[in-house]
Amino acid sequence: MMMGDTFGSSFANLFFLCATIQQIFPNDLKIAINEFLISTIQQLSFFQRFSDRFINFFSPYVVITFCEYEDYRYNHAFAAIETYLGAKATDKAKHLRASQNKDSKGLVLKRDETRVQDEYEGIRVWWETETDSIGFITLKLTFHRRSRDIVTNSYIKYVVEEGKSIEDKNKKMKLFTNNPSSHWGSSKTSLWRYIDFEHPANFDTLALEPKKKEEILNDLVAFSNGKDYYKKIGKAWKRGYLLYGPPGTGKSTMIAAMANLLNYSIYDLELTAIQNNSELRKLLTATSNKSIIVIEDIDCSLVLTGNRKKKESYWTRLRKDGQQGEEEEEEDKSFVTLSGLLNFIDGIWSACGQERIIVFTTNHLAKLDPALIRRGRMDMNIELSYCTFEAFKILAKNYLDLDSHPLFEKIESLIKETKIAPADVAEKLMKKNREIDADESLEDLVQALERRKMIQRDQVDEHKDKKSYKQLKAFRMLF
Ligand SMILES: Nc1ncnc2c1ncn2[C@@H]1O[C@H](COP(=O)(O)OP(=O)(O)OP(=O)(O)O)[C@@H](O)[C@H]1O
Repeated sequence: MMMGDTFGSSFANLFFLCATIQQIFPNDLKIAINEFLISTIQQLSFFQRFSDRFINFFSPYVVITFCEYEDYRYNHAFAAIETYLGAKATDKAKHLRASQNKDSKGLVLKRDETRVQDEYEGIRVWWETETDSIGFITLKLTFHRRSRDIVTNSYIKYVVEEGKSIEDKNKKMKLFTNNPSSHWGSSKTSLWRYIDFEHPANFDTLALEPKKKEEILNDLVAFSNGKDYYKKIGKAWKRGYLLYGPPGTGKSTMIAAMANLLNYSIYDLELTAIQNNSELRKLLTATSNKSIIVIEDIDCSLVLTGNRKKKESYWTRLRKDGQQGEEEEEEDKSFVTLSGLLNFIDGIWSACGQERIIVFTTNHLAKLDPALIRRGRMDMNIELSYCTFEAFKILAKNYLDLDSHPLFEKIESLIKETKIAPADVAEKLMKKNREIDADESLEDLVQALERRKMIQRDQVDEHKDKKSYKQLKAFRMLF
């Protein structure tokens, strides 16, 4: 957004005075005086307001702002500039943040200050970072109007390109989690916080029937290569997967494998940390391209089962009719509803972004609102079920490096008759360490399967007994 010569920032005061100082003092002294003036003037808010108006008129400085979001769309120039300022301008910044990544030997230095000065082809510019009351960030670029051509024609382009190339070089997947909306107002708290995503899961180690695995893999790859296709058919470039199955069957592991396959970041959306649909919308539009948005255990995530108006009772409708409008608005805003979520999946918000995958997980498919699992809404419903022999063989290969073993036959027949999650099988095989050998791990698994088989048989018998007792009781009541 170009603001031209209208210039409302506190920087205006500084630059006006600086213009004179530039001519007189040597470099280091000039910078020190500049910084002193910035902090002094910013503290004098009355003076600042007054002088801003006055100097707006005469100021020789121009400000360009780059907002994190423009019309609810993520501004990709913003990300590139932030990267440039964070990494490239560290040689000019005085406050730096140091960290070390797991795989890197050296320290990573990042700028840790809200103002930074930069130079380009002999001109000097200033960047300032501002965070508004709801956590959105704006970057302000200030420069003398005589540098206008260089800044607008080549400096900004240079910064964005540099930023993008740094991003490409450092591209690391990230795992985002949303900050509670009650914290969004405080300074420096943005909507999402993140850590680097480092998870070893991949489709090779995922214990799943090969045919199903291949189908999912092909679907993901086709999606990620589908830019032109989605454009041609006029649909938003997004795909929805519903992963369902009992605990420990690999739903989270599959999401990690998807992220690793496509090199996408993960946004773990915690619905209990937000209050209403409008906050949900802000969060979703703040996600970046090439990302997987995950809502785990959607059945327990909030008021997601049908708060839609057509399902309201007669008495609720009657009460609302008597309180025209207001209450209806109030209710929509008061919590995250299924319709709020569906709006995003189907509607205009989804078209704001590109290349996004949405994954819902649940342990209880039957508890979900049919509207959510209807075909066309989720592109693929994937069942992750108890361990099959095929899946076991993948785990045995991963954990024990075994392709075959005399106990495999026994395990095959036990697995067919028993319900055991891959997580429980993995746990038995993991026991192997340098001292315990593979035979012992497999024996352990056989015993666990036999115990389960007995327990599950007893449960079936008990269920049958209850059923026949009920039938007998009903029969007696008839006669
Ligand atoms: N299909 C699988 N393939 C490989 N490993 C698996 C599989 N399922 C489970 N595991 C192992 O079990 C652990 C737990 O699995 P995971 O968290 O993915 O299950 P989940 O279905 O997401 O469980 P929940 O429903 O409780 O969240 C994983 O860390 C992984 O080691």
